[in-house]
Amino acid sequence: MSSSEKRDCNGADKEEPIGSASGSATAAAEAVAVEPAKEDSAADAGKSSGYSGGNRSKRGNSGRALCGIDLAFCSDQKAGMLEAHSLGYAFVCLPLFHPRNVVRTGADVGGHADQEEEEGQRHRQLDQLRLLPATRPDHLVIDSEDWTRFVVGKISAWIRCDSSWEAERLQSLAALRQELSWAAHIGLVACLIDLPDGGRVSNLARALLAFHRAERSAPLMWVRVPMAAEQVGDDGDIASNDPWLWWHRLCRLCDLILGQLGVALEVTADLPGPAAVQRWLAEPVKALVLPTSLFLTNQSGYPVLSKAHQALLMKFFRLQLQVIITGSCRHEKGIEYYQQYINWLYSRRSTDLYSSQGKGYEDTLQDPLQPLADNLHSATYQVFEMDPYKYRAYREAVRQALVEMVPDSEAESRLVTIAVLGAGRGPLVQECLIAGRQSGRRIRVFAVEKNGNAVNTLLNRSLSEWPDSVVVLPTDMRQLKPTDLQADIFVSELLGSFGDNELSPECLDGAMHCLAEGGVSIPMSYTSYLAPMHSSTVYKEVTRQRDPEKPYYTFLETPYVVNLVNSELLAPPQPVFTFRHPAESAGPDGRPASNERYIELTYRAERTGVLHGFAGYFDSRLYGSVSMSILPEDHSPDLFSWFPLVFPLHYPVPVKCGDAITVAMWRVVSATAVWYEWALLAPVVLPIHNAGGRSFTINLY
Ligand SMILES: C[S@@+](CC[C@H](N)C(=O)[O-])C[C@H]1O[C@@H](n2cnc3c(N)ncnc32)[C@H](O)[C@@H]1O
Repeated sequence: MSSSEKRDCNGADKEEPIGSASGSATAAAEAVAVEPAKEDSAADAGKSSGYSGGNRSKRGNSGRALCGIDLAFCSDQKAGMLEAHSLGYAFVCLPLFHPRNVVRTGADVGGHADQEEEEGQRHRQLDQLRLLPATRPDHLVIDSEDWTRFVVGKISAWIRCDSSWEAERLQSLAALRQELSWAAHIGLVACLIDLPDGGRVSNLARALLAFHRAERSAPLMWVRVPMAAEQVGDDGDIASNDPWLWWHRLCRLCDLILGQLGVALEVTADLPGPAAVQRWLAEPVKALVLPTSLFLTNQSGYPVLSKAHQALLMKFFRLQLQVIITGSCRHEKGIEYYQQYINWLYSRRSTDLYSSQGKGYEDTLQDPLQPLADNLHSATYQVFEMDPYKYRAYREAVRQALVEMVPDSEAESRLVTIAVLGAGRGPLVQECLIAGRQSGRRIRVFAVEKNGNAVNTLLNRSLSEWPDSVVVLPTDMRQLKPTDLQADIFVSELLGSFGDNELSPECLDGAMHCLAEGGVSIPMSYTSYLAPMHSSTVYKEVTRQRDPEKPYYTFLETPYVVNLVNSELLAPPQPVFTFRHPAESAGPDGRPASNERYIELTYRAERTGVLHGFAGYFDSRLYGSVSMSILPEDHSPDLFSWFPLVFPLHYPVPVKCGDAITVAMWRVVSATAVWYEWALLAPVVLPIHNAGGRSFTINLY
């Protein structure tokens, strides 16, 4: 059963990108792609590259673009904003408060003065400042709509909420409150704030929590973090000089307002190793900050990035983020060419069918459908009928089964009975008929379906398209009598993102008495897989599912279908439960003794990160050489019907590279429902999730 059609998203209220006039984040991201001036490759940035500049993205081009600019020194902010916009920048980053409000720090005041004297000086300075307006006069001429749509506010860089100097700490906290309050007052959507080096963030975290508690329309905080500090190794080891760790600490302390925090990741000249980059790809990176000093100059004099930086940007373009150009213009062609280059790069990112079908659903949570208990809608059928791989695979599987089952010599004399179990609106029926023709075998098809509305479509099609070759049986396959049919081949697609989670085993077992001796099932088998997953974004989305009407744990132990983008696996997936049809240890009625399962899996973390849950996948052997897989390393090309199924954890668990991660998983079956229970056993023990099916069950009726 497909999952990409499960469009009743829980996380539908996604943030709009700054600078997008309207429409979804995805639409805005699409809108930034502008045609390159020339089609050559920009791969070799130092030589004459394909990118030659000159393709300015128009202002008013849907008002949506990817790139903003940090206006650090700007005497007239309104004029600066208008000019940036006319040069194609979608938004600007402006300081919120006047530079004269900068409080001199201990180091500025003079390393030799004693502490008391320095504090006295700073107090006197601050007393004087209190008499002046805190904000700039040019703020008065920017109207509310422009603030909201085009401006990211910059919190003063001098603020050090966790300074060890008490006076500086107190003044910083007061100033931060004042600046945030001003940002909310003028209606900013987001503010940029520097994350202090070294990860001393407890007072900053507390101030942010207090502000968000008091302010109903608090802006989002884009926390500016360097991608790497010196000495961060490729193994991603947690060390005090690791900016990711500083960010992670802030997240833990601010757990209650996680949805308000995003990363503005400053790209450094020296890039960290792949593991450290991958770890950032699992964080909610809202913006990449690109200093102009990173740009090289191509032969035509235009700014370009090195190959390594281009490759990095391509990875991050998968996330719905924006780019901020910062620093003075270093290319005489003009500041607009940084933006044009970024847009040009963006237009060259590769997209496949899976990502284009999943657009708009990246990292949003969807409730898994229950096609056994619920009747699917026509639109739902329509979406999964568009999957090119799935139906081709089924057709080939049926063809191979027919050829193996009936020797050429019996092709004319033998009639093969195929039962399509859960026929929906009939696409698998159609594929069976084509497979029959392709194989040169004679077939008749029974289409079994319990959804009365889908049955209508089947009946119509059997009259108009399939006269004489298809019999429609409008019933639950578990209600079939042995006299209704004896099939040589069962064909079904009752699979969920975790293989058996749409109760294919229970449905097929219930119909086994209608499979003739020696008959085969397509699929023959399916296996679920689990992998430990780091995704701050998915965790943030899970916390947003909290429902005051339900127990506090419900949303934390419900599996969600997720198009995983902003995430990384901490170790490769391992097989969980396998089901075969017919079952190996079946009784005389064709049913196995039990469909309950239990397994304990141990992984070795291949990188340092945070464990937020487990990503579930499946693969299936349809018949012979034909299979389907949604495993990341083995994904069937263009198979877009299923997104992974995420099993969250009650708490995020920090994991170090090399740690053992052990999870226990149960599949439990009662008279009325099936459910999963899971528990983390290492590196820490967490409670059994969904014990007794208290939060989530898959209903048998
Ligand atoms: C994922 S859909 C697949 C539909 C169709 N075979 C296709 O590939 O487009 C699963 C179908 O099985 C039907 N179904 C699920 N459980 C069933 C049962 N126990 N008996 C009959 N039909 C069932 C559902 O109503 C749904 O139409």
